[in-house]
Amino acid sequence: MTKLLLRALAGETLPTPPIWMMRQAGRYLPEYRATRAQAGDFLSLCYNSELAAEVTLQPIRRFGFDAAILFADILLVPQALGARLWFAEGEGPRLSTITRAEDLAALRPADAIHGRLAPIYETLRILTRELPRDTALIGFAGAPWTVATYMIAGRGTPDQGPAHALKQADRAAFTALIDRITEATILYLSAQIEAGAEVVKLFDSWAGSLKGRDFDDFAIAPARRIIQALKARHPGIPVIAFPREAGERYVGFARATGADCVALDNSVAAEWAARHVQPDGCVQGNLDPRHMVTGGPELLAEAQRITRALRGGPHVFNLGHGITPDADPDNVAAMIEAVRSA
Ligand SMILES: Cc1c2[nH]c(c1CCC(=O)O)Cc1[nH]c(c(CCC(=O)O)c1C)Cc1[nH]c(c(CCC(=O)O)c1C)Cc1[nH]c(c(C)c1CCC(=O)O)C2
Repeated sequence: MTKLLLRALAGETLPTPPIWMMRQAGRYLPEYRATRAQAGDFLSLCYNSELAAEVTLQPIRRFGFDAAILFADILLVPQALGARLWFAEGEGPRLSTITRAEDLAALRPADAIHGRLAPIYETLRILTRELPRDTALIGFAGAPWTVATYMIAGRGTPDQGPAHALKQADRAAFTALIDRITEATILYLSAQIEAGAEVVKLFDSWAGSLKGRDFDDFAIAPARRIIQALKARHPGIPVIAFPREAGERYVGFARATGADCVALDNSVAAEWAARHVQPDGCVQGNLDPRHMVTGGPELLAEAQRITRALRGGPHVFNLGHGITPDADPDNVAAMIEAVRSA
């Protein structure tokens, strides 16, 4: 196995960690903005396999990352299940809402998603041909809770209030929605692997708002179900789980779900993670994305501190969340240099 990312995910402790970045294909890159303009809008870009493959490759050409992540979005699954989806320019995603059992009944069955998602599988097939041979290809999906928060509210929400409210008011409908997304996610990720994804990542961006038993039931249980199903069908494919802002619940998350790697946001210290999370396996993270805007000696010091803190076990270097549109590409190059010389 020569790809560094696959070696780290298999549990190998490496002298230099593999590096990639959440949202590495994005608006901070002028070449991304040009291709997005050519596609027309963000969703058209996601469904244009040639152009989606092109923007996936852009950060690989520019920076030589160790991994490429499929260009798509976690909200394509709700759309494939029959929700209406659009992006309000400068505001973020909007969806038709799920607030009653009838809304749920109107969704398509999980196995009806592939027609709509076929262009995404084609993007992966193009990438398997075009990526440099040392670059690993990552597929992804949103975790059921995070996807449900958008489907219920019809948009991003600061506290996921509408999803918590439905969970309280109509547990049966809420659970049925989580189950439908879970089933669709298993089928979607399996198809991504069949199209060439060598690793898959589950983004649970709002896991941190689930407390106590809710965290067990709606962050851990669906992830475990998805990972078990994927391991049964594709035993060699590693899974990265990202229960963002899980805090203390990062401890034991890999063991509880079967994930090969846990991605850390930047609210936990790398030194703490080395002691409490890394003994269970690979960790990914966790530089604050704000350093990609501010740069300077602080960026270098932080990148090196994280690299050194996690050097005693398997580690994938990454940001704690996605790079922002106001980031400076020169800071990305400086980060990579700092990690590789730490
Ligand atoms: C919650 C979530 C979404 N999408 C995603 C998440 C989970 C990760 C996280 O917490 O950020 C995941 C995602 N979104 C995108 C990717 C592609 C791969 C990558 O480079 O990381 C991935 C892995 C592209 C994107 N997804 C989006 C963009 C920006 C769209 C544009 O070009 O205008 C990109 C590059 C849009 C998007 N998509 C979503 C939101 C809330 C937004 C609007 C916010 C924003 O504009 O940054 C939903």
